[in-house]
Amino acid sequence: MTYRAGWIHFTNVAPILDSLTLPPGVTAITGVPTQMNAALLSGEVDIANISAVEFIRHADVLEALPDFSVSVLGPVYSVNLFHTRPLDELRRIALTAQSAMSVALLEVLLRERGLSPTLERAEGEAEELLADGYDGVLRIGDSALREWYRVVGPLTTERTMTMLPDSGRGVTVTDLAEDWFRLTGHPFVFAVWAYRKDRPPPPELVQAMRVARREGIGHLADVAGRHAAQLGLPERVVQHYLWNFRYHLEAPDRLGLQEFAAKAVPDHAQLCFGRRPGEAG
Ligand SMILES: C=C(O[C@@H]1C=C(C(=O)O)C=C[C@H]1O)C(=O)O
Repeated sequence: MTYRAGWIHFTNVAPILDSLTLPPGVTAITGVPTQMNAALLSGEVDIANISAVEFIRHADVLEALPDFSVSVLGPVYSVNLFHTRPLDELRRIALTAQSAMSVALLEVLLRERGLSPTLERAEGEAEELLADGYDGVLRIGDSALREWYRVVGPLTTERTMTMLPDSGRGVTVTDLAEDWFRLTGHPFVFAVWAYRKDRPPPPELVQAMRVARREGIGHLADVAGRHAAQLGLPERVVQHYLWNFRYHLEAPDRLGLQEFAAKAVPDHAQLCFGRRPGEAG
């Protein structure tokens, strides 16, 4: 019987997916986070890298691979609130329908500040929506990375990624993962590789993913070079963007995920992770 995978195809998973050879009998589709969340929950696919909040919400039917994540400690560069007035003066924020995780994170961060602006779904470029009457726009993924760089760039010989300002062109960019780090001191887990408890992945697939990740992380400059051209961004930007991710769901990431679950989904069930390789059980 075929085993079906669903991959979010953003550049941040390129170090895992670019070199992945699917074992015989495994097929894959791709899409944006909300599409993969829905595909996994409906049973259209058996495993997917999904918004971590959906894993928390559906921990009764889902389990996560124990050693795969898309996490960061500090800024992520691609989950951004673009805004034209200070955060505590925002009245109307445009959300993207592509994302579940960043919307849940934004809600937590606004609640922690005692803020309650109107949140509406609207697609399009951040700067266009800001010109259209929104005073805040939440964007994720490759286009958010590109827009961030357009606002705060360019890099120069003296100015590296961490030295870039947080505003430009009349727009301020609040990086939600950095805001989370300031609030909690924890990493933020955007995605986990979740599967339906009744459809665990064949071991050959998980092994192939580990091999592909080792290959990708070991050749990050090549991965960055390929994707920089597609994204229309300098290679340095993409390389820094990629090496900044934590792909192994380690103890600090799990702590961050638990902290987020407590704040965002207070009545969540206990999170269920598969066994690490070599772990008894
Ligand atoms: C950091 C990102 O992570 C992604 C963001 C997600 C979301 O917002 O729901 C889901 C999966 C992640 O891979 C990004 O794409 O910018």
